[in-house]
Amino acid sequence: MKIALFGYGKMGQMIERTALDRDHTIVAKIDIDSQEIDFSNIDVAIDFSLPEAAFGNISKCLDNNTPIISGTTGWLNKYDDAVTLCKEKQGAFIYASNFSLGVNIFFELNAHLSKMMQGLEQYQVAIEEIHHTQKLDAPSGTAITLAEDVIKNSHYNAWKLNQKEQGHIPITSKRIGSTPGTHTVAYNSLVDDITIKHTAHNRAGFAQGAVIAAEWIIGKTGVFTMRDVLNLG
Ligand SMILES: NC(=O)C1=CN([C@@H]2O[C@H](COP(=O)(O)OP(=O)(O)OC[C@H]3O[C@@H](n4cnc5c(N)ncnc54)[C@H](O)[C@@H]3O)[C@@H](O)[C@H]2O)C=CC1
Ligand SMILES: O=C(O)C1=N[C@H](C(=O)O)C[C@H](O)C1
Repeated sequence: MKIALFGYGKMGQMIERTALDRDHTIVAKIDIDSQEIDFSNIDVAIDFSLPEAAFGNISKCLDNNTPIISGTTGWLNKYDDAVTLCKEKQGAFIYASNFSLGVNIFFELNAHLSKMMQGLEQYQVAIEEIHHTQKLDAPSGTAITLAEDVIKNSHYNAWKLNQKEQGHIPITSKRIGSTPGTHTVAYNSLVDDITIKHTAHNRAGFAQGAVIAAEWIIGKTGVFTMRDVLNLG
């Protein structure tokens, strides 16, 4: 598979290593200062860039009939526009706040747990995410996905960053050293706590999931999620 990387930072470089290990070829590394892109030589594009760059990169790929996988977080105010464009162009697009297999299983656990906790109002839910100090966005995309899945199954109707407010799920964001990504969902009551937690040890799981998604999307048309890729139901 001929892959173009949009963003050649920490994730772009990790994805390059993963893709080469799986016998793919990197035909373009597009970063902030890149110029012309030859889309005729690209099978699939993978975007891990910046919040302000992601939508432009995704649009360029869809305009040029190139399937696009995006893991960039912090740009979701434009997600619906990306979906509309993908449908208009009959393209192929996947966004995931987290591509790792472990976190996608954790998402399923979180949704299941939130259904079990429905109506048990003696428990207060709280989400915490910890990442490296270079991370630009807060809360993490993963924490937002976790919160949105709890909201679907509970009396909470929104989330709030680093603040407590009635009816809102508090998300605490911490930036510590080089932490790759740790997410905790806790239900706390006066008598006990129930906690589920995912800890990434490095970035390899994110990169592996993104390359698997790129392999999966070839030949498909539509807007997909990692649930489709991993056949989670
Ligand atoms: N969905 C997932 O599984 C994961 C998502 N991420 C997200 O991926 C994004 C990138 O993360 P990192 O690689 O750690 O960041 P990074 O800062 O190391 O790399 C971002 C790269 O994008 C480049 N860039 C800036 N403008 C660009 C443009 N217009 N087009 C292409 N590239 C451009 C920067 O120069 C930089 O090299 C972040 O939003 C992060 O939250 C990170 C890890 C996993
Ligand atoms: O910026 C990161 O590093 C990560 N970002 C993603 C997010 O915002 O959830 C995924 C992962 O936790 C690492």
